[in-house]
Parts: sequence; C-alpha cells; structure tokens
Amino acid sequence: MKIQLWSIGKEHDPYIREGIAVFQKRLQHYVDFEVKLIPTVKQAASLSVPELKKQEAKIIMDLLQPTDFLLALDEKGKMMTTVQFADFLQQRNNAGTRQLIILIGGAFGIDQSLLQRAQLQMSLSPLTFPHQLVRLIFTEQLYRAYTVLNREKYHHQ
Ligand SMILES: C[S@@+](CC[C@H](N)C(=O)[O-])C[C@H]1O[C@@H](n2cnc3c(N)ncnc32)[C@H](O)[C@@H]1O
Repeated sequence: MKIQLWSIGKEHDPYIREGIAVFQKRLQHYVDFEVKLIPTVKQAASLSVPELKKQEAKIIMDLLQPTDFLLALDEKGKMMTTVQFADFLQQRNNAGTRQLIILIGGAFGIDQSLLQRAQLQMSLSPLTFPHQLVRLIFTEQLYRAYTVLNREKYHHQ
C-alpha cells in the first residue's frame, strides 16, 4: 500500500520541513510514503471562504482516483490510539487498498464535499492545531504506527 500525505497550503516552514524529513526517512524502511502540497487557491477579493474551499475541493477531487481510500484529518473526526491507528493501517493493507490518501486542510479547514468523500475522518485531538504542525505530528504518528506493526522499540504503552 502506498501512502500519500496531501496538505493544502504553502511550503513547509523550515523547522517543519526538517522534522518531516526525519520521519519520512525512517518511514522508508516500512512503506512507500510521499508528501504532496496542494497550493491554496489565491483569495481574490470577490471570493468568499466557502467558495475558496469549494475551488480547492474541486482541484483535490480531480486528483483523487476512484479507488483511493481518503482519510481526512479533522478535529471533529474519530479519535484513536496509536495502536488502533496501526491496526487500521494493517486492515487497509490487508483489504488491498492500493493508495491511502491522508488530507490535511489549509487555514480554513476541509470543504464538506471532501469530508463526505472521505471514508474516514480522523481527529488527532479535540484541540485545533496549525496545519503546518499537523503535517509533522501526523508523519511522526505514521512512523510510530509502523514501529508498532513491526514490533520495534519506539512506542511504549
Ligand atoms: C487550522 S486547521 C483548520 C481549522 C478550521 N477551523 C476548520 O474548520 O477545520 C487546518 C487543518 O489542520 C488539521 N487539524 C488541525 N487540528 C486538528 C486535529 N486536532 N485533528 C486532526 N486534524 C487537525 C485539519 O486537517 C484542518 O483542516
């Protein structure tokens, strides 16, 4: 199974890029993992936030393959432990999912149409984090989950 992390917004800040690179390198041992940026639609004066989010959603819908499993990160989504998340990854792999897309919204969040397309909405906490930090936190969690699946000494319960 291939995993892609899609983030709406601008380039990672340097400290985020550095952190992601650390876990991305470690993840190479376990899974085919890529990080992709979806540039934010420029906010023209005439465009409201809901309209802007709709435009972003259309771009993302066009990039998605019908067979992609979409996991949208949203603070109101389902919360799970690291071990439950590891089990979820194992289940997707066993189910033959070819591509798992993880979507992180931009400053205004993820459009409703994409939340509806998502097979899973996942929350990392009831707190709202800045989207740049979510990129790093999620990449670490993905690495953590794979160390659980591979019985490595990284995650201690
Ligand atoms: C700054 S937040 C957007 C908040 C916005 N109020 C909203 O309507 O979603 C940007 C993105 O970071 C991610 N995010 C932030 N906090 C999160 C959390 N606790 N759990 C999961 N994802 C989160 C989500 O993908 C969200 O769309």
